[in-house]
Amino acid sequence: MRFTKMHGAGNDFVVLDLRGGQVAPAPLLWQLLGDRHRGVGCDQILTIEAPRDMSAHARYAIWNSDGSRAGQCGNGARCVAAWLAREDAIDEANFVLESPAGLHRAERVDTDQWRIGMGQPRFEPSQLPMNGFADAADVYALDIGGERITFGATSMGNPHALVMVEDIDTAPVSHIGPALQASEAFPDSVNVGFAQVLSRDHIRLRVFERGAGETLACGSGACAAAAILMRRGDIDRRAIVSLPGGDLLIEWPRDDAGIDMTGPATFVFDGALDGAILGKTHA
Ligand SMILES: N[C@@H](CCC[C@H](N)C(=O)O)C(=O)O
Repeated sequence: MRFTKMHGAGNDFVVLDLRGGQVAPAPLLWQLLGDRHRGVGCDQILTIEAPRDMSAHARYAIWNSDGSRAGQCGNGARCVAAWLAREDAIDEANFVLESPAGLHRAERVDTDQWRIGMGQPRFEPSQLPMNGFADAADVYALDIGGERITFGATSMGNPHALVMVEDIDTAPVSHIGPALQASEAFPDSVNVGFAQVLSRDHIRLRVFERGAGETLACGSGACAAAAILMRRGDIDRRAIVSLPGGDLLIEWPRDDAGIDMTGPATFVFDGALDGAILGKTHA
């Protein structure tokens, strides 16, 4: 089975083309591919599948390295766009991708830079889902292990919480990230972002991802963080989000518009899985 290793600002992926129907999706296979010692190693596996909506060129599904399924992946969307542009005869002027979260316009803005229409953020707590809060708010609070944690929250097709910090380098990512994920408030767990505002058009962000731990970048997390801060009026509607693995440009002209995310998509190598290993993943 052939695969492509890619990354988007350091968030790394194994891309698999399942359009031939030769490999059945199997959580054991995703775990093996994600394993950095026994497999290829990645944060997420992206499977390319036939579209259900015929206006899309292809559909992609997202699997975290722990085998869990996700509803969106911003960095992955750019890598899927670049992969399809390399493999297929794409009409780049009219290039639409389908994800579990819906349809996404994909546009190449430079050799390895892609802009993706990420859709509208959803702030209603039921959309994440997030229990215990009826209405959308700018700030929520939870008591976790005797500690009061305040955060913003939104869905980009997958759930995100955002904690504001003074200094991103000392943010309690590995402590508060898992604590919020384990809270009963998030029945489907949550991706937890930590943001430091540097100026009205520049923030720093680290994300403790659901199913993958802290990653070098999270595209949907960057959209979520920017949307939460833009909606509060804390930053401008066009802002750079600096993640440990690189920068993303996030643009959200108004509350009822979709978010555009621009950033890199990088090919690392192509490979093939050993047949014997593949057999073990269907045990
Ligand atoms: N790294 C991704 C998000 C991947 C899915 C996430 N861990 C989840 O479970 O929702 C991105 O770039 O958006």
